[in-house]
Formats: sequence, C-alpha cells, structure tokens
Amino acid sequence: MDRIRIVGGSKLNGTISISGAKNAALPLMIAALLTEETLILDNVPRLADVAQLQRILGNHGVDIMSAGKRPGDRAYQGQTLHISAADIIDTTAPYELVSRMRASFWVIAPLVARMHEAKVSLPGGCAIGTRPVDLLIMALEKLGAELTIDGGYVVAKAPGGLRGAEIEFPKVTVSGTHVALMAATLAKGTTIISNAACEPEITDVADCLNKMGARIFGAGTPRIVVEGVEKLHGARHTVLPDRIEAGTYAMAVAMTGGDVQLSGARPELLQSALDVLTQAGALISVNNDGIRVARNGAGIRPVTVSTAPFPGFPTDLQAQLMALMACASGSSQITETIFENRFMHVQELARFGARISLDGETATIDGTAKLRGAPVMATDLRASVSLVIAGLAAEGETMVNRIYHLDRGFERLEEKLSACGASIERISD
Ligand SMILES: CC(=O)N[C@H]1[C@@H](OP(=O)(O)OP(=O)(O)OC[C@H]2O[C@@H](n3ccc(=O)[nH]c3=O)[C@H](O)[C@@H]2O)O[C@H](CO)[C@@H](O)[C@@H]1O
Ligand SMILES: C=C(OP(=O)(O)O)C(=O)O
Repeated sequence: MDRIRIVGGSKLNGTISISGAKNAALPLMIAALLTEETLILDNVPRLADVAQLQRILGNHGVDIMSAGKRPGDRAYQGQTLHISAADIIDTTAPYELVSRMRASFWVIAPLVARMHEAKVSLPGGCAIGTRPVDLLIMALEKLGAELTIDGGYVVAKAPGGLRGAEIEFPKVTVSGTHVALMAATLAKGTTIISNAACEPEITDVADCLNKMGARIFGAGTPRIVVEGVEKLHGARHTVLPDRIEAGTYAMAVAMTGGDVQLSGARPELLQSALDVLTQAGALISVNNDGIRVARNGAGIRPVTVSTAPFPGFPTDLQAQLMALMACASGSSQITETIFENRFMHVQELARFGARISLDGETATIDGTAKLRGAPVMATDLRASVSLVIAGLAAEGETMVNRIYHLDRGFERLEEKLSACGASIERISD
C-alpha cells in the first residue's frame, strides 16, 4: 500500500495548478446517463473516484473515451471524457462497485428518470457520519417513483415516468439536490426544489444540464425550478476548478509560510475560506490567473469558525484548518455542523504534538509553536490531507499511511507540493 514521506520545515514557493473539481466531475459524469447522445467533459481530474465511476458507468453499458494524455497548454490540464450512454444495458449498480464511493449512488436519479427503473446498492464513501439517503429517497418518491429497500439495494420503479413535484428539503443536502435536479429534468411538468443546496458544484451541473437541453432556473439559489423536457441531447462542458483543492493548498502555504500562486483557482468559490485565512494572518490577493497566498514572518492567528453550507465555511476544509490552527499563537475553536463524525483527524494530529480537545461538535485547539513529525494514518480524504499539511510544517519526518483516501480526491499532490519546494515523496511498497 502506498505511503507518503514528508520531511517538514520547508516553505512553499511557486505555482500550483488547480485541477477540476471532484465533486462536480462525478455528478457531471452521472448526468451523461440522461441522454443517448455523447456528453463531452473537459478538465476532468485524474482521480481514483473518477476511475471508479468510469467502472460503474461501464457496467451500465456506457462507453467512455478518454483523451488528453498529451500535455495541455497548462500544467495538470485535466482529461477530456467522451461519455456515451446510447444503450443502457443494465440498470443495476452493484454493491462491489458502489460501496466504495458516496456519489455513485446518485446514478439512481438518471436511471429512474430515463429507464423508469433502477436498482442501486446503498452507498459507501468517507466514514464521516451515518450519511443516510432518506432525503434522496423522499425526493424521488415526490417525483412519483416507488422505492423499496431490499437486501442492501434501493429499488426504484416509475413505470409511467416521473412527474414534476414540489420538493422541500428539511435540511440542505448536496446529494439530495443533485438527485432531485437530475431526475426532474426528464419528469413531466414542473418541479420546484426548495431549500436547495447552493454549492458551486450544483450550479456547474445545472449549467451542463441546460446545455443538454434541460430547463433549469435558479441553480445556485435555495429555490430551483425545473421544467421537465422529453429528451436531453449531447453537449460539451468544462468542469469548474476544485475549490477544496485550492483551499487546501492555501492552508498549506499559510502553515509553512512562503508565497504560492494557485493558478486557475476562482476566489468567489471559496471566499469564506479566504476570509478565515486572512484573519489567520495569511496574505491573500486575487489576480488574473487565480489566487496568490503568502505568509512571510507574521505568526498564525487563532480563529473561531463553524462549518456551514455554501457560502459558509466548507466542512471539506475543516480538517485542514484544524491542522493550521495547531500552530496558531493562541486558542481556536472549530465547530462542525454538517457531519456528526468528522473529527477523526484529531487523534492523528495529536501525534504531531497538536493540543486539541473535543466537546460535542466543537474542537478547541491550543496552538503550539512547533509540531514534530510522526507516523500517522489517514482515516478519510480531507483528514488525510490535514496530516500532510501538519507534516509539511512539522520538524523531522512524517509518514502518512493509507493514502488511498488521498488519491480519491487530490490529483498528483506530492508532485504539486514538491514543485513548490516541499520534501515529499510517495513510497510504493
Ligand atoms: C461527492 C460530494 O459531492 N460530496 C460532498 C457532498 O456530500 P453529500 O452530498 O453526501 O452531503 P449532503 O450535503 O447530502 O449531506 C449534508 C448533511 O445532510 C445529511 N443527509 C443527507 C442526505 C440524506 O438523505 N439525509 C441526510 O440526513 C447528511 O448526513 C449530512 O449531515 O456534500 C458534503 C457537504 O458539503 C461534502 O462534505 C462532500 O464532499
Ligand atoms: C466527503 C467527501 O467525499 P464523499 O462525499 O465522496 O465521501 C469529500 O469530498 O470530502
């Protein structure tokens, strides 16, 4: 199993190109199931989750052609996928494929909308909470599907097709909004989604669906209106840049000190995180190419932050911020409001000498001047990268084990960081 070895203490200086967003690429690939014509996606990141979803779509009979092995006009330019779901030969998504990744469950929406049936295993994904799918089921039921759970599978049937409906989510859910949106595009009549998630990845998917002939209004706001159409057609779409990857590298620079240009990052996608970094003492500036992050000389200041749905501070940056606050000059508080079990990095950060105590959903971090490198084990995707950030700043050697979590969501992380002066390498046993 691969590991990452880091010798900490170097400042980061240079340029990091931001890849396409995992959390947009996955639903965009799934949206290809809605049409028999080809959907072309540019800037798709090369990630384990993308490869796994290719296998899942392949199992439904989808043909995927990948172009883009040649170097593009900028470093780390993503691949271009030509996805053709002309013939869906199987409407079952089996446990062996779906259990590894949360987003793969979302195939249920286009399958039931277009094929009027689907049988999809309950999902897996990062172990950061119970992560139920009751609201996704509620949304599909409102649209007229009949759903049962049998042997770990959700079986959905809509013999006469889906019908437009009013769907009001009792809490903001990204997965629920993706599923409702995709399913409603092919429903008869109008669907109104209230308390919808406003995450940029939802807007990106809605933009792509509209290019495919859908009629979606209000994506990016809490009220989305979808006028169903009979058919969708092919289109070409570029995956938006990964705001979580950009925020992660910004926190790494704030932690180690230095000066890094995040090329291709879009500040409006992570304003709350940039505000927190500024409070913490990082210098953030926006330019034509993206975002520049620096910290030279000044110490790291403590902050008080709660995670929240977009445009609030993202839960997917909570672990990385906690690593940064481990070296702040004072006491910080971070409250996790989205997932009930997303503090599994706390005990691993303690191995570096971080002083963190937990009280319910709030972590109090008493900053320390120096962390020391240690062997650590990543437990989920963003937790893993928080350990990398701590290792970059810590004195001495850090070995991050179980990095397959990292490979789900960070494209060529060790290459990007070593190009900025970090001493970091992958060890393949
Ligand atoms: C692949 C992808 O895009 N993953 C992201 C997505 O996850 P995901 O889409 O799973 O997250 P949701 O927004 O759906 O979950 C938010 C909250 O709603 C709860 N909930 C959700 C669905 C449901 O049926 N019932 C229910 O109670 C969840 O347990 C959680 O407490 O959004 C999260 C919140 O921004 C991010 O951390 C994940 O990186
Ligand atoms: C939690 C994440 O992914 P998933 O929803 O696929 O588990 C994530 O991207 O941080």
